[in-house]
This record gives sequence, structure tokens and C-alpha cells, in this order.
Amino acid sequence: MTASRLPVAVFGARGRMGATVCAAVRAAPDLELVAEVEAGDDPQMLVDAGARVAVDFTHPDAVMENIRFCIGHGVHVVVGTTGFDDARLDVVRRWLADAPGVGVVLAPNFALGAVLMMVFAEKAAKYFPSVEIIELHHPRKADAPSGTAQLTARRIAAARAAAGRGPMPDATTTALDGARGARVAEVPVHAVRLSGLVAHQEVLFGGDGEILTIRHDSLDRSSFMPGVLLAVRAVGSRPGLTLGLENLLDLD
Ligand SMILES: NC(=O)c1ccc[n+]([C@@H]2O[C@H](COP(=O)([O-])OP(=O)(O)OC[C@H]3O[C@@H](n4cnc5c(N)ncnc54)[C@H](O)[C@@H]3O)[C@@H](O)[C@H]2O)c1
Ligand SMILES: O=C(O)C1=N[C@H](C(=O)O)CCC1
Repeated sequence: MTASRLPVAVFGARGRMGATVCAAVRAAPDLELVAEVEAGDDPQMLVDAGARVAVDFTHPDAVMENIRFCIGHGVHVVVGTTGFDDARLDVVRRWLADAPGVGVVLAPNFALGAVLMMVFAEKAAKYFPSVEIIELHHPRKADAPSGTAQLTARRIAAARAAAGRGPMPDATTTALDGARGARVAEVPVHAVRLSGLVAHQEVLFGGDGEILTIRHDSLDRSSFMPGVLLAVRAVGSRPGLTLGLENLLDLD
């Protein structure tokens, strides 16, 4: 007897990430792609198709409505779309409170190496007086700075605060606005957009006579697929909000 496959829908199915996710779901023997939802489609199509999990790689302006719809219809959601702040996360938690048993896994970066980069950066944070982040992405990226850079900065800031580290000693005066990057939780973040890039980030830590650089490069969107499929398979057994792929990995 063949075990039944998990029915999966994809929001943003014709986008750069969505198309890659559709191909990965089609190629997975335990998953079945039952709905490809694009801008302008009625999301009811995924419910009618029997989807148990929906994956969202759309746009920060579209993702909240898609999540609300799925939670309201008892469909678990894997969210890769960026643009989440604490206020948005609270809204998702409120929706989930009215839908016991429904899970949402949300991660700004599903690449294993990027998750490890954030974990290592968090660990290094308390040892260095200075830190800056440079994120580099393809030129059609909608948002800046990236969700990954923002999460990395917040984690570094929290680790510095927990270790009792004060403000960074580095100069901030500039002749031109923006020359020192944007501040995310006091960490300078610099966003590069350049043809030829996919998704890259460097975290630079500076101390007395030494620099530690932690760098991750996604050279192809296939780098995100193992993480996305892991989340698709796990989300149904994780009611509530799971923030970050690291929660699904054994990182001990
Ligand atoms: N978490 C990760 O690992 C990861 C990796 C890559 C990209 N991203 C994020 O994913 C998002 C999408 O990136 P992309 O490069 O694929 O963008 P893209 O512009 O190539 O694709 C987005 C697609 O979503 C569609 N869309 C817009 N509104 C929609 C709606 N309401 N319903 C259904 N479809 C809708 C668009 O028509 C488009 O086809 C961005 O926020 C990006 O930062 C996250
Ligand atoms: O291509 C993008 O857009 C990406 N966005 C994520 C982010 O904003 O952190 C990371 C992966 C690629």
C-alpha cells in the first residue's frame, strides 16, 4: 500500500522562489503539489484542492492576508516572505490563538548555512566591541535591508545586551546621509544590490588587533529548498508560531 502524500499549495508560484519551491515539491516523493496560487487568484482554490500546508514566498504587502486566510481555513503555513516586525508577529500569534492545532513556521532564511551564520554570530557577539553587517542581494529584491540581516542584528544586539556590553566605540559622524548604513537595533547594516548576486551576508566583528568575518553565500535558490521542505513536513506537528529554521534542526 502506498502512503498518501502531503498535499501542498504554493503562494507566489511563478516568482523566483515560488517556482523553485513548486519544482522541489513536485520532485519530493512524499509531497503533492495541489495548488499554485498567484497574485489575483482566489486562495479558496487551495482549500478546494485539499491543501494541508501552504508555502508563501510572495511580497511583504501580500503575505499577511495569505497567512490570515490559511489560518482561518485550518491550513498550516510555511512563510519565507520577509518584512516581519514584532507587531506583525503579534498579529499572527493572535490569529493562531483562535485556531488551535494550526502551525506557522516563519523564517527569513531557509538556507542551512545562513542559519548557522546567525547562530555563530550570536555566539561571537559578546566577545567583540564592534560589529557591522553587510548584506548583498540580487537587484530585484523588494526590501532592504534583508530580513536575514535584520534578524541577525537583533540577535547580536540581544547577545551584547545580555553580556552587559555598552554602545559600540565606532565613529558615526558622516558627511553624507547613509554612509554608515542603517541602524537595526544599533547595529550598522549595509545593503548592496547588484546584478549577478543571489543572497549573501557578511557579519564583521572587530576587536583589538583582530577581525572575525562570518560570511554566507547562497549561490542558487536550490540552497533554500532542504530547509523549506523540512518546514513543510514539520509544520503540521508544530501548532502555534515557530520562528526560525534553527528550531527544526539539531544544532547541539
Ligand atoms: N526565507 C527565505 O529563505 C527566502 C529566500 C528567498 C527569498 N525570500 C523572500 O521571499 C519573498 C519573495 O521573493 P522572490 O525573489 O521569490 O520574489 P518574486 O517577486 O520573484 O516572487 C513573488 C511572487 O509572488 C507573487 N504574488 C504577489 N502577491 C501575491 C499574492 N497575494 N498571492 C499569490 N502570489 C502573489 C508575485 O506575482 C510573484 O510571482 C521576498 O520577501 C524575499 O525576501 C525569502
Ligand atoms: O532573494 C531574497 O529576497 C532573499 N531574501 C531573504 C531576506 O530578505 O533575508 C534572504 C534570502 C534571499
